Amino acid sequence: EPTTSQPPAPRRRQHRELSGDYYSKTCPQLENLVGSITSQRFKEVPISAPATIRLFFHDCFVEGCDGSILIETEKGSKRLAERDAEENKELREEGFESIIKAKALVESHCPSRVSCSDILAIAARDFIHLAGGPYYQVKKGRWDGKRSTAAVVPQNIPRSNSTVDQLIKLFASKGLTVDDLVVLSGSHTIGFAHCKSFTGRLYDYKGTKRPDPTLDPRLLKELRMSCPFSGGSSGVALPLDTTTPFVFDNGYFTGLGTNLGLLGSDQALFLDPRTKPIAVEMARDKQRFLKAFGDAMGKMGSIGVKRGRKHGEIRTDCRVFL
Ligand code: HEM
Ligand SMILES: [Ca+2]
Ligand SMILES: [Ca+2]
Repeated sequence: EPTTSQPPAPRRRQHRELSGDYYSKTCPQLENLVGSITSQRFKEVPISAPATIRLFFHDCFVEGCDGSILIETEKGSKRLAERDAEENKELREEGFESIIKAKALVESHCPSRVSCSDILAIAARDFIHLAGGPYYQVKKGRWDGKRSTAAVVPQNIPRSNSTVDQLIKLFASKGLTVDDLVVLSGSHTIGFAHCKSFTGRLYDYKGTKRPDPTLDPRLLKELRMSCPFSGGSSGVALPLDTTTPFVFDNGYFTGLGTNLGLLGSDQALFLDPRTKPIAVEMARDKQRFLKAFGDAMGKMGSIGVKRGRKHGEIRTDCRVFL
């Protein structure tokens, strides 16, 4: 018994801290289980890679990395869940399916132990690595959130015509730096964008009735053929990194250097004095990019994490609250 009047400091676990060995007792084979699904999906449905990486980004930026993006709107309800927000309409089904499959396998071995948000974080890392990107340790211990509301999505997800100023502010509001913004945008080294995400640049840039002058003229011609001013197919999607759309390399950044950025927000990073030096460095040094990317994903993966029953839950079906 302490004899002083001071009570002993409570030995409470660090609350928001994630850890590498979080499931070492409750689900030691977790990463292998998820890994068996991601490697199979990468072989059979390779588009699952960009789909899942983007899914993780859209999860973390709205209510933190808590699996809120995975919730489905209740049948007949007017209160739309996040995934039904306009900003999330182009999130591919293949990403959601990958997480559902991984969760099913994990539940069969470690029932009600592992959060959907941790599975999403691990799967995103796996797909980055499978596509040629870095392998980094994923810290775990996220709990799934208890809210998913479409109405809060717009102010938290960047748009393809956001200015660098807006991007910097949004990322800063998530605790991410200008370096993180540029490095994480390097995710656009794989995957595709639908015409509507960039047609503004092709026909009527900022109300000028002319194309974006910072878009390479040859690429402009090709993009206009695939994405006509009107009457085009809404299903058409074109590579964000025209050089190597399936390989996780620094091709996105070298492309920006020759005006091959597909989205306005991408090319803008190469035009603003605050972001250009970082993009130039990433274009110059692929290894440096891959290392920086792994580190930045760790930061993004710890945005707004929840711990404990007050704010969180461990879902059994990632699509519905407990
Ligand atoms: C910096 C601000 C960002 C903006 C404005 C932005 C915007 C977009 C847009 C408009 C698309 C294409 C959607 C479509 O038309 O189908 C897209 C795709 C994608 N984004 Fe971003 N994004 C940003 C940052 C990020 C970050 C930080 C990540 C991941 C860490 C990411 C990962 C991806 C991936 C992988 C795709 C391809 C998806 C697919 O092919 O299914 N993006 N992004
Ligand atoms: Ca979330
Ligand atoms: Ca690439």
